Amino acid sequence: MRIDIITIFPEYFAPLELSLIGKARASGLLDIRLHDLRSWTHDRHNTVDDTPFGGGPGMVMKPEPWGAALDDVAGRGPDERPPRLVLPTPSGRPFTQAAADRLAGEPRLVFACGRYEGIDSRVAADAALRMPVEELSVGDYVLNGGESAVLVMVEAVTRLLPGVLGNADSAAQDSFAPGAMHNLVEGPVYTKPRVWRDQEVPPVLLSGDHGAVDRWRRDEALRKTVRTRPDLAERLAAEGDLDRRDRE
Ligand SMILES: Nc1ccc2ncsc2c1
Repeated sequence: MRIDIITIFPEYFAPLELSLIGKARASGLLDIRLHDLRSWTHDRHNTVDDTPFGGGPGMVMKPEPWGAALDDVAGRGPDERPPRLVLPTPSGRPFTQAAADRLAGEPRLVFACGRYEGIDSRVAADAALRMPVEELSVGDYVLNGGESAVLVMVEAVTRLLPGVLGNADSAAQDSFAPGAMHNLVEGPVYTKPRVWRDQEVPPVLLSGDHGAVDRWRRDEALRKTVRTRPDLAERLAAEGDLDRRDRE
């Protein structure tokens, strides 16, 4: 997979050189390219924003630099598929595990990091003439820009690519993972020592009975989900995956 990220803060993405994503990039499994939006400005101050038409607070990102950047970055050969453009924005559809799974199947993604009050809306409309465009939100809270959201989305997507996680099975056991963990959050986890500050590891985990361990883990995941995510518990109940016993 190739990922292009356009931003006025390329240094924000230094964490993508670390750990499993860094290793995947070094091995050639993953091609992540950073682009400074100001490279597509031509005035002395490398201006990327201006006041909003209609008045109001803050500044809006100008369309010209974005249009030129996307022409270059998202450009493609005549027989190449266009990349999918992802616009991180609080007004977008929720970014969920299902969205991560779907984006992980794309050969190319381009992320456009907005700042200030956002990017001039004509940029997305113009890009949609040449490529699929989707607006995604990582949650209902205030951020200063899209960079943190893109870090979240890139990690959630790229960890699903074959070969990126050391143990392919672990993704399947993650909270929200499709299949057994759909609409479930993970329960408690333990490692050595068996007793720590008078707290013992649940004996079933030491039993060697894998069936009992699997049942215990699912029960604990259900209990945690009911306790911390009643919204997911409702979905589980609606799907018939949650009986009354689990709600206690
Ligand atoms: N403030 C805010 C909230 C969510 C979100 N998702 C992508 S950019 C963004 C910005």
